[in-house]
Amino acid sequence: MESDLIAVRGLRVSFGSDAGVARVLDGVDLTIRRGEIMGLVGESGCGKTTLARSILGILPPHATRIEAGEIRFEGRDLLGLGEKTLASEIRGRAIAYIPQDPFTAFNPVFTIGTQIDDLMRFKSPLLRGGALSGRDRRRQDRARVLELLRMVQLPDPEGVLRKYPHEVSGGQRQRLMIAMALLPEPQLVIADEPTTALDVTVQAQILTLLKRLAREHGVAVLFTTHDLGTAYEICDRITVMYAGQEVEEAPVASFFDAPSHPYTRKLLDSLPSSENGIRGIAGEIPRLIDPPSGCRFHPRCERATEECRTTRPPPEAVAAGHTVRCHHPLEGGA
Ligand SMILES: Nc1ncnc2c1ncn2[C@@H]1O[C@H](COP(=O)(O)OP(=O)(O)OP(=O)(O)O)[C@@H](O)[C@H]1O
Repeated sequence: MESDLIAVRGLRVSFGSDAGVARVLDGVDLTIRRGEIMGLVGESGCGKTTLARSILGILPPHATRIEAGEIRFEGRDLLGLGEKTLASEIRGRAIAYIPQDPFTAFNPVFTIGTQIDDLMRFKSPLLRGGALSGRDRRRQDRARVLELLRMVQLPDPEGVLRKYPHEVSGGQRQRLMIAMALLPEPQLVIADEPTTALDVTVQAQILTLLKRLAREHGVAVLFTTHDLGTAYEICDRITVMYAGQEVEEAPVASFFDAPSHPYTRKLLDSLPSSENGIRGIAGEIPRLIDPPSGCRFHPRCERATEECRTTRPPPEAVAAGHTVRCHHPLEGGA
């Protein structure tokens, strides 16, 4: 579709280990439109980070196999691009990354200013025109850096540039990461659980900021989280993954009001509430070395039939922009 920025289709990724081969992504589809915030939710180990890393082209090379599929970004299949093109044109430029723990993303022995200068030396949008001298480019970039540090509400931006990463707080480091992600003017930012390392009040501030800046800059965001409350706050649409397969994709309102997949329903029911307390989902997350056939959720699903055991359901549209992979979808969320 015209407005699709990225379309992942049929992606299969496996990791080899002494215990066997784990198919960690098993035919995953994901579509992100220009300028939208897409939440990727699911329990720990369902493959969110692996999908994010596949898009960025930073899967661990050892023992990883991309077995099938494509990742179309603005029409180009990223899986067909060489490392040189990915490094110079895509990663950190057209697609930026905000990691879970911003501390490990900084080099402790250089000031923040030096590290931002390095980033701009390679990824500045001004390099694309190529007409500016090095000095003019640096001067204009410095002005843009200070403007973005102000936008992410860092006090004393000039002072921050002189500091070392350990001299600023965790929340400030994550604000810096947001600024650094936006500086190259990307079309897509991948934010992988960007606030898990922060306390709750700072988390809320950072997420509000990320949403506002993404909107202002017209940037799409792939936001991975296991926290549905957070997804509700900031996402336009949500894709749910279960054990390496996507099972449902919906605009945020239909996701919460009328989930179609029994797993989504159970995820929503497992949110703590004063009536229900904390309810888990019965059964166990499958081992990916030896996953269930057909729909991987079938062993935990009361609606499962023989068809679910043998055949993975194709994506079915249940409403505008809302698709589900289930042979026996819920109607009206129940
Ligand atoms: N380098 C690796 N080698 C082998 N297995 C891996 C590797 N990285 C991840 N896995 C396995 O792949 C599966 C998916 O992991 P992934 O980190 O993508 O899940 P996730 O949904 O992001 O989880 P979390 O929310 O805990 O970060 C897990 O079973 C994990 O153990």
